[in-house]
Amino acid sequence: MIDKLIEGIKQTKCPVCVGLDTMHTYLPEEFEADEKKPLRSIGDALFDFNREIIDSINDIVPSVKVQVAYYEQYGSAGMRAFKKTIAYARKVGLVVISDVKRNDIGSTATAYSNAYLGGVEIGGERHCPYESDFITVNPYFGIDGIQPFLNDCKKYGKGIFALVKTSNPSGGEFQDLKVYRKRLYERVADKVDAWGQDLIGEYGYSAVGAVVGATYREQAQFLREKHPTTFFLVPGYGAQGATAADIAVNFDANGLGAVINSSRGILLAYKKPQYAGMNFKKAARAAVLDMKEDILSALKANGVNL
Ligand SMILES: O=C(O)c1cc(=O)[nH]c(=O)n1[C@@H]1O[C@H](COP(=O)(O)O)[C@@H](O)[C@H]1O
Repeated sequence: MIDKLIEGIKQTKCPVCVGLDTMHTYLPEEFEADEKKPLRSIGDALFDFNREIIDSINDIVPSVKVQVAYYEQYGSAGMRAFKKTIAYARKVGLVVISDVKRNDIGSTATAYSNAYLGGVEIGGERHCPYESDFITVNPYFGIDGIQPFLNDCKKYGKGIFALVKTSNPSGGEFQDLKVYRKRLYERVADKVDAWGQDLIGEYGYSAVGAVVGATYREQAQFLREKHPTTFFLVPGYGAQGATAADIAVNFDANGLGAVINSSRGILLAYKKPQYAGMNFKKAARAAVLDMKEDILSALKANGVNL
């Protein structure tokens, strides 16, 4: 799956992942909730909105990231919208990253992996209710909590992104602690690199990637140089304040090695003055194209062409 993501990036020249972190408060007026069945109608609206966003961007980006928390908050109606969204995005050919940040002891991690990557076998048939191409995982349990995901990556050609250096302001509270002369996030990055060594694809990148927040430029640059086979999922551009210059350090000399996520910056583009007069679909597309230009110019400034 890492090869499909890289091929999509090469083909679109757009290393962008559209974050479908859809909230009812983000929806334009035409998606009004039905007072008699509010959660149910919101669930339907989330999917309808996502489908229209997907239709407006699927020819210009390789991937979407769908953060499950936004759907969980609406209970089963939200999870239905989540399931339909990831199925629809995969159907139209996008690489789907389900942002679920899962992990636990090995037996429980296996159940999580079944839900998103591997599936359960019932009556000789495989059922994977939230089948995704990649998921995000938390590496905090160590290898026995990661192994079930690695097994499914191998068996089903899937991928994972493990949290290494997160984008949030207090991410360093634990991640920057020194552990035998290295920062904890550096030690985690070393492990993620090692876990992925037998899952390296055609382009030299592993299906075991790392989440590296765009808001910590120096650390990202260090990680990019140190881990040439680890592909980065980079959140933090736009709404969290990271610029294209901040994210440019996550790429290799060929303009590969990273996919940049933006969620609110794209979903809410229709509310921004620079896209005034556009409906939410046109504004989302325009925001993606602007983001692409921004990234490609920053890469060019570093002498890199995708
Ligand atoms: O794993 C993630 O995707 C993630 C890790 C991280 O360190 N920071 C981070 O913002 N994210 C996710 O990336 C998305 C960022 O959304 P925006 O700030 O709206 O672009 C959200 O879905 C976050 O949950």
